[in-house]
Amino acid sequence: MARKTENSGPSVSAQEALEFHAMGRPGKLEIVATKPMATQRDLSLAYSPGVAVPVRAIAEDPSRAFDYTTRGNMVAVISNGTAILGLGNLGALASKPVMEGKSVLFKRFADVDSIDLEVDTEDADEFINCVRFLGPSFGGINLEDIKAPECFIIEQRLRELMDIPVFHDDQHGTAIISAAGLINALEITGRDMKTTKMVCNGAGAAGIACIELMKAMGFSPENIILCDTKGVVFQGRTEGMNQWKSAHAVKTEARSLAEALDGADVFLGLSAKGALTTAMVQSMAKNPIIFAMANPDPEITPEEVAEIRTDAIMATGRSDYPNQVNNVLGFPYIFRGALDVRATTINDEMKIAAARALAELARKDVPDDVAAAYQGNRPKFGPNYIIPVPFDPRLIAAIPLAVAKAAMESGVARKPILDLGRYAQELSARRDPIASTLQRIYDRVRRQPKRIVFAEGEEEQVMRAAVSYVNQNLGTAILLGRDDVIKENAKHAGIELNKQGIEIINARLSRRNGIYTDYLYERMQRKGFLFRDCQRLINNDRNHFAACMVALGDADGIVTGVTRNYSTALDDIRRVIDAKPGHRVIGVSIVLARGRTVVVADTAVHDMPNAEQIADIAEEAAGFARRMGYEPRLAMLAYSTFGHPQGERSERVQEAVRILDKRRVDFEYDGEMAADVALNARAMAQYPFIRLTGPANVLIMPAFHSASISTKMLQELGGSTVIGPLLVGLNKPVQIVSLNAKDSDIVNMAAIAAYTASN
Ligand SMILES: NC(=O)C1=CN([C@@H]2O[C@H](COP(=O)(O)OP(=O)(O)OC[C@H]3O[C@@H](n4cnc5c(N)ncnc54)[C@H](OP(=O)(O)O)[C@@H]3O)[C@@H](O)[C@H]2O)C=CC1
Ligand SMILES: CC(=O)C(=O)O
Ligand SMILES: [Mg+2]
Repeated sequence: MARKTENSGPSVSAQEALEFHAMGRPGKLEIVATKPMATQRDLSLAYSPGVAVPVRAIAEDPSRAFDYTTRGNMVAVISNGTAILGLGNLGALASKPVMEGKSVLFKRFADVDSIDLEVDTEDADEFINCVRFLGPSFGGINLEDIKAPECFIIEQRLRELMDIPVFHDDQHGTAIISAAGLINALEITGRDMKTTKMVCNGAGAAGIACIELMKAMGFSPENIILCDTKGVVFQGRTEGMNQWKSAHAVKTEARSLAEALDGADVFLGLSAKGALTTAMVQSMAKNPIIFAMANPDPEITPEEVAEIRTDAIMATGRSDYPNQVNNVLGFPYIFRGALDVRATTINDEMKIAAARALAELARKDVPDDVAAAYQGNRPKFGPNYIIPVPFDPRLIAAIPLAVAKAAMESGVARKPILDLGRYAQELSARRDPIASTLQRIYDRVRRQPKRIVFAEGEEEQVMRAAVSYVNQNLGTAILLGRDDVIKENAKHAGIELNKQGIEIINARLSRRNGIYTDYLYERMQRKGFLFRDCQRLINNDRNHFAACMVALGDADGIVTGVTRNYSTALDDIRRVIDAKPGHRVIGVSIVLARGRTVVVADTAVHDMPNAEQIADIAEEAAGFARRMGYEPRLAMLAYSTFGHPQGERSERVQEAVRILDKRRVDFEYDGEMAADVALNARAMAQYPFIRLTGPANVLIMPAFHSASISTKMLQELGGSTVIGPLLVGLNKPVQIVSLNAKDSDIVNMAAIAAYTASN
């Protein structure tokens, strides 16, 4: 039986959740222009007079809106906040964090652009009237967290009024995902749908839609008992009823959830925290299937079930337990498929196709490149793995494909896809490389947790990073600093440090102080350092102390940098830690921009490398790219391309290429070339002799200044995410962050240090 601690991902504190939402620009999304808006000409094209041309074209032929506007890839997430998760009716405004969340999940998982709209009314007619006129803006409408029974009226009416898919996620998204999980749970426990006895607790949006889909798939209506706050929905009941509940009322003697569950095979929980008791679980049939899907807290926890039964298949709606049955597995991909064929609606055929595709995916072996999404524990189809996790990168190809096909076969596709093989490839290309790079690093570290020294332990952002490191199960965090100062600072900032996995070490008071001083003195005595100089450095300088900890095996890696300049911190570390034998220490940055990941070097160490050094940097960077899972295509950059224009800097790069030729390295490289040639296939085509098989993914800069300037400009002006500079080539894992690093940057660097500790 799975518990939260094993195979589980991060849990978060209330404080972390608030800080996450508040940091930087408040909220979770922003609008970014996809066309240049720089010049008078841009303005004339984007706005008046140029914009009149697509206006007229769309007026003549409305389908052209898909060619000239965002409509075809834009979904609105709309709520009135009357049933926010399982938190109840907290109003339109309070629902905004959830709706923004759904919008960013659309983008993250399926590259669908999305905007949240909170409509401040509980009146169904007012809500319908507000939404019905928004059709021209969107390719689809995702209704969210609207309570029953109004949600049924709202969705049905909007489906009639609008010619784009209108999909109430809590109804159909939930139904599709629970159907997928249930198909597999029934298979594992050897049950037949027709004879399986199910109790669904919660007769709202999600509960009603789930049992409707289950019946459509083959469950016998008389075997499904629906319950709500008043108990069993039986034939003849009058209290708290509505037409949607009545449609599922059954003849039964059972009146309470406890009575209904006696001997039942399946519990579907779409109600509220704690609604299912252990006594009820005890009374269920052998190998019970328990989907406790209320959010954020389930009807019963897996731990509670595990205490009394070992034969249950257990699922929740949360990401920190195995078997997450949550509509996040559905809505991004279902809309992706629907938008790609310009479906007029999302019909039952598309929903069932999505459920089947999801169920099938869980039965397939998990390939290597997918295992990382499962936190290193390659899952095998069975009680603890009945459904893929949201981070499974196969979902983006499998689910939209099934949905698009079903839409075409059922006649609701306005723009059928002719080449489905090619479509599957296009879908895979939408995967977000940013997330997968970091994901892979984090997952690997969770499998092999490491002790990381956070050298500047008295700083607030460092303490926060240490807590986050531990909370994410990445290992032990050692904070260097004065115990009383750290505790005082933590108290002041409201950070809870009193938890397993966080150690505080005061260098001056450490039992290892003498050993580290001897170690440093032995290395520095012929470089002008007296013993007392070394003693002072160990006592007072945390980088020296931290480096000794790692050098002598008392910790696995270091993060530092928020209180010192990069080069000062690096000098401190280099007094204690050497380069790996046969390696050169360099800095690499990972630039993640517009769906591409590019490694840039040397962004930290060599000021004006000579040809030999440039060749070394290329080898180190290529090795790094491989360790990160990329097959290097390396470009040696200059301001010139293959000899034009001539210049001393370019000659050095040409010479570096010749050195690599002589070394017979085992990766693709070429140069010298300008950045646009390296990155743009069309520009590259001007040079048919080029030895790269595609645009470069590793860029070797001719000098530190160009590396540093270009990566910083990309970050500030180009909207790219830049991770690094990361130190590569040191004998022990050390990462130096920038002076203005945020806690999230520090955790990333700590994870990278931990990752390289096991490489
Ligand atoms: N995992 C997932 O993907 C999803 C989970 N959910 C979860 O399902 C739950 C319901 O959401 P939704 O259907 O949208 O909300 P609704 O407001 O539409 O419906 C809530 C239903 O739950 C019933 N209910 C509430 N508390 C209890 C209780 N203690 N015992 C029995 N029944 C109870 C209500 O009964 P009554 O009719 O008598 O008021 C009502 O029928 C939430 O917790 C939500 O987080 C929802 C969607 C997706
Ligand atoms: C997951 C979701 O949509 C809900 O709990 O409401
Ligand atoms: Mg919801």
